[in-house]
Amino acid sequence: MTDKELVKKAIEAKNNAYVPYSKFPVGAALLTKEGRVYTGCNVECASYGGTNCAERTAIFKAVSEGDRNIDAIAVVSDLDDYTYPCGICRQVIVEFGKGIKMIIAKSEDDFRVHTIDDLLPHSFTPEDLEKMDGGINNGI
Ligand SMILES: O=c1ccn([C@H]2C[C@H](O)[C@@H](CO)O2)c(=O)[nH]1
Repeated sequence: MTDKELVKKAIEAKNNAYVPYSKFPVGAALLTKEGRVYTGCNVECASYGGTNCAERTAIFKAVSEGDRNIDAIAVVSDLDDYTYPCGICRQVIVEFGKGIKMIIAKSEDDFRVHTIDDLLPHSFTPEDLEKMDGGINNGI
């Protein structure tokens, strides 16, 4: 799957965004190293804090289906601009690998490519927990 094809999947996913409060639809599409695609949209909530971003929707769908080997994530909104993931999403994404490719799209023909390590430098990750004596998340 090309970057452009993954962006197209994110644009399609954006159609499902549930955004009665912000009116700011976002779509994401995640490619696994095995070649499977999981899409996501933002899902808002009257309590506001219950809102889930498009990126995390896609990640939680993948992980809950047993797919943790994330290769790339494409993100797009309705803005005529690039929409970068929020801080919470960056932290969740880096959980699954500093090398994950981030495709930040304005359209299917106009996107920027980064790694999540570029977007969240000097991050705190599972490897830091492993540095504790014996590790505190052994066996996970
Ligand atoms: O990268 C982003 C940025 C924002 N949002 C959502 C959260 C909220 O529903 C709306 C406005 O912040 O956009 C995402 O889904 N992904």
